[in-house]
Amino acid sequence: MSSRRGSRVYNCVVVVICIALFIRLSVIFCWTPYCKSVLQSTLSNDHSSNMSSLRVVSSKLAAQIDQELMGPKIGFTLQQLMELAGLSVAEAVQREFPPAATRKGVLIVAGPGNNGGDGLVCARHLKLFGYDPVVYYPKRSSRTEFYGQLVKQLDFFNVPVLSETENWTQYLNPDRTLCVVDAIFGFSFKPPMREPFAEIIKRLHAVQESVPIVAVDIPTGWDVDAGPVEKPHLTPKVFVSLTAPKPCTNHIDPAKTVHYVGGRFIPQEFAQQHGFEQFDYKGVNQILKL
Ligand SMILES: NC(=O)C1=CN([C@@H]2O[C@H](COP(=O)(O)OP(=O)(O)OC[C@H]3O[C@@H](n4cnc5c(N)ncnc54)[C@H](O)[C@@H]3O)[C@@H](O)[C@H]2O)[C@@H](O)CC1
Ligand SMILES: [K+]
Repeated sequence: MSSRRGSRVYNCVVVVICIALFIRLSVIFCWTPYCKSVLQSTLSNDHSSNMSSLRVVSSKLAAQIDQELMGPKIGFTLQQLMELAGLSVAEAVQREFPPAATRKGVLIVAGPGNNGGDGLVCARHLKLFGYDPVVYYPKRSSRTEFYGQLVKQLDFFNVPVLSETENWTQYLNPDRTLCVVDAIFGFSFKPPMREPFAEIIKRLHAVQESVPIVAVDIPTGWDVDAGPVEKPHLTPKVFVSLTAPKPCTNHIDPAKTVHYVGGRFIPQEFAQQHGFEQFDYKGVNQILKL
């Protein structure tokens, strides 16, 4: 009797040991690689993430790149980067909407920050490319004297710069305007949209099928990481990512939007060090279609 009980206890112990062994082995062979891959993807998401063969940089890495480019070691100035950014957007406009004898209007809507600065530069280059640009610049920042200087340069080139109360909506007319350059907000936009920009976005949204939008770096109202977060949201016909595409570009519908990268101010080695794509710009081009 007692020997039967003993063997039952023995069997139970063996079964428990087998189960424990099975659990341990499955942890080693299944869960460890899974955990490792989750950890790796979390770490890489912090720096860059894969979008098929195209790599996008996180907002955190984009900010770090900015700091390095304009830091003491590399020594770019904001003005230099803005000039190249604006030039690349003008080139994208020229590529997608070449000026015609009867129609060469472009409306540039500029915001108060550096995205707006890119728009002011873009307007000057468009004028040199043979367009009739008009800038709507409702909120002018006095943060740096530089924005004022960009406006003076536009005066010098006879490019109208409209203030908040002027009639800008007359330019939302497909008979005279080839496209609208959205240089309102870039990667520093924080929802919710404040006035007068909420109303401006509503107006642009209403006409975006007939007057196509060219977005500078980030379409206004999109979150740099999460994409279109505001309603209504702009769907640009042309999207020009500056330096490198940010995660919001994962929300681009290729059937509706042509995507370019521009802002050609990074040597290949720098891109490699930071683990993002070394864009293969051709010849003197400032933009590359992705
Ligand atoms: N190295 C780079 O990547 C470069 C970036 N540049 C441009 O700089 C942009 C970023 O510039 P900034 O950091 O000045 O920021 P933004 O130009 O994106 O926006 C900043 C302004 O938006 C306002 N704002 C933010 N959220 C708002 C809301 N909900 N309603 C109303 N106003 C709001 C802020 O008060 C501030 O005046 C980029 O997207 C890019 O276009 C280029 O100029 C130069 C090179
Ligand atoms: K924008």
